[in-house]
Amino acid sequence: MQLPFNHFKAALAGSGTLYGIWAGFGTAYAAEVVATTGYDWMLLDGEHAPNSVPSLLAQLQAVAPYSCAPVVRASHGDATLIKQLLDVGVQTLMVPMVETAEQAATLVRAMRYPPAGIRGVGGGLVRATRWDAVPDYIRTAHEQLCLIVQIESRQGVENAAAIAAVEGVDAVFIGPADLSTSMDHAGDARQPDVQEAIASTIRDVCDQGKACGILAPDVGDAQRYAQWGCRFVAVGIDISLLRQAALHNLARHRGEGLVASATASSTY
Ligand SMILES: O=C(O)C(=O)C[C@H](O)[C@@H](O)CO
Repeated sequence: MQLPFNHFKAALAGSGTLYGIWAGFGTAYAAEVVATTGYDWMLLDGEHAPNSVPSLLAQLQAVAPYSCAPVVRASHGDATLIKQLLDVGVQTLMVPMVETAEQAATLVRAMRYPPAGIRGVGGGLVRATRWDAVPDYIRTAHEQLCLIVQIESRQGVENAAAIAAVEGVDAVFIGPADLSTSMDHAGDARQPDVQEAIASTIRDVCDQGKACGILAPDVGDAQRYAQWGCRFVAVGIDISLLRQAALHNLARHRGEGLVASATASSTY
């Protein structure tokens, strides 16, 4: 069989906004529900959601029949963890808190086999090769792998151009909650200096010919970031959407207005 084609990686080179949704339940069943709703991509969160390599594998299998492209966020940039995630079939990998070009280059090497990198060979043992059904996997795997590094600190913003310029970095994703917190604004990304940091990062990434993405559940924020050049925008978080829908439903049946604090969040 053919190496699975990475539609998300290919779409990054196109035009228009790719709308994504954050999947935080950590179960295959919830991920499959989300995958049926028409978003272009979904983020399976291994950093803040209760996930493990086996739970991410189950979610990849559950969403495989649908057109919603899975992006898996690792908890951190450890080479052994990256090897395990690639082996279970992750093709688009996001790594949080990348602050230097050197860190980004190390991540690229973790995703490539020698001599270009340090990835170990899983061969017929792993789903990535479809248990050896994919011919020449070792030589061709990198063509369908996509690396997204997250910029979400002052240092990352300062080094955005150098990080995006690294060969093998396909895209940069801005984390507004962590970035604003690192700038002493505790999750409030609308502060003017955070907005300037976001704008400059998008500019620097686009100038390197790489795609930029961001999390922006608010419609106005999402539209502004898309106008500034973001190609892929996560516009919702499944857990928050469920909670908001539950609150609205209860208030509707009780004939009450929503209490502002019931839906407010310091981040999203
Ligand atoms: O810093 C951010 O924003 C992100 O990286 C996304 C958050 O981790 C996400 O969990 C929403 O709060």
